[in-house]
Amino acid sequence: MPTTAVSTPLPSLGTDPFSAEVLENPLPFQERLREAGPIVHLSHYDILALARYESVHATLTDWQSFQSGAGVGMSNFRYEEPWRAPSLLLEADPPHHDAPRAVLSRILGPRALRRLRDAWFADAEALVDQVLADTEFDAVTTLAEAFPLRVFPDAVGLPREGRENLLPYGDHAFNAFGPSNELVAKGAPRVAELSAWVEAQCARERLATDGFGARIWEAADRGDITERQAPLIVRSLLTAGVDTTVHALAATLYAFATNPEQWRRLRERPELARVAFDEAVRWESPVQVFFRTATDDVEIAGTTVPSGTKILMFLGAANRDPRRWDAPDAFDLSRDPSAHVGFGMGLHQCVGQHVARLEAEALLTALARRVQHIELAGPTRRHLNNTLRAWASLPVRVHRA
Ligand code: HEM
Ligand SMILES: CCOc1cccc(C(=O)O)c1
Repeated sequence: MPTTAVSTPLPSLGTDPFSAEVLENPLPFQERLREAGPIVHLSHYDILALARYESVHATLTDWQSFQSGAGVGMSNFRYEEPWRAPSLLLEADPPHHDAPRAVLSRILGPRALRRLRDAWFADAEALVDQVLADTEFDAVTTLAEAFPLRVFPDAVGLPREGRENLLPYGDHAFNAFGPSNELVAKGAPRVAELSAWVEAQCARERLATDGFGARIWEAADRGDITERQAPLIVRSLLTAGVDTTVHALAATLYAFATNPEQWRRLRERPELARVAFDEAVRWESPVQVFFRTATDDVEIAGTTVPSGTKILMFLGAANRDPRRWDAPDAFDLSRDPSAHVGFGMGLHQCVGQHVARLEAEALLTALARRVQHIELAGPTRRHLNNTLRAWASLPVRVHRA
């Protein structure tokens, strides 16, 4: 395991970025990290960290120098066994990455999603009408969790039973990208059972014939991917496709509940729903971090980094870098958030981003039509995760239009 001996002495911070204190409120640490330099040594784990937009963007878009094939978590697959078979997309580099990515890009692309639009908009209206029977409710459980869990498993083609396993499985998968800390230990007792359920859902006979899962198996029939790859690619949808959108929707609702003037803008111009979602993904960055591994001895910001070094990219810190964003801490629908790295950037940029945007557009459009005002109605509670920025509870009060 290479220590991160680098050519020139780097600024170093001793903070544990995966401590409960930092996970509860990462902003002060991220500010210190950006100010310390373009690349910083984190002595707690002996890894290198990038928090400025320029460094994160450069690393995300240079897949040759900064590989995903050794894992995109702290665990280095060059020396350690992965806890599960590596993802054929997230934890793969070209050429192995190419075919699985091409298959999912087509299945999850904007054109393929058009056939889901009307059904998701109708379902969002039905859910919102049901929730608005009350004027006070928890926006996490009733909306941010409920809506993705109503539409996404059906879109994949999952059977009805067992869907309650999706959130805890994804939560563990995202914890597992971090160090083996208390959050990972907390999830460990259920990993075998949850993994067995998820893997069983990836079998062709489990999947409805008209969902994303069936499309993946049809790609194997055509020889675009192999029969062995198909279930692992279905697993990617189940791992990455639920917790991410749940916490991104929660972040969006929190942003509007604490910025009433932005809610007024959305009500005046409901077509801003998609921009609002991307601005919320920039502002809160539900996926906060990912790692890369130096493919060979590589250079970052004038520093030579030895092959095999783990590099931690703080996507959330980059999305609030004042070197890149005016008033970065403001949730502001008038800005163009499209260059944010909340979905990553480059070769591995989120292949499910269009699915997430369609879910958000459906839910926000339904709410904007019916809710004149939304505000917090009590103490909020965070859900801590090594990778995800998440809310456990968002009590809100609404005034119907
Ligand atoms: C707001 C919701 C979401 C966020 C914030 C998010 C974030 C991300 C990020 C940051 C990456 C890049 C990882 C890297 O560079 O190593 C990524 C990749 C990926 N995402 Fe998403 N994601 C979201 C929703 C989804 C959904 C709904 C799906 C599936 C339907 C999905 C499937 C994937 C997959 C399979 C990859 C790996 C792509 C590749 O390596 O080529 N994500 N996502
Ligand atoms: C949201 C980042 O994307 C992910 C996360 C976890 C697993 C996978 C996968 O491909 O299995 C993808």
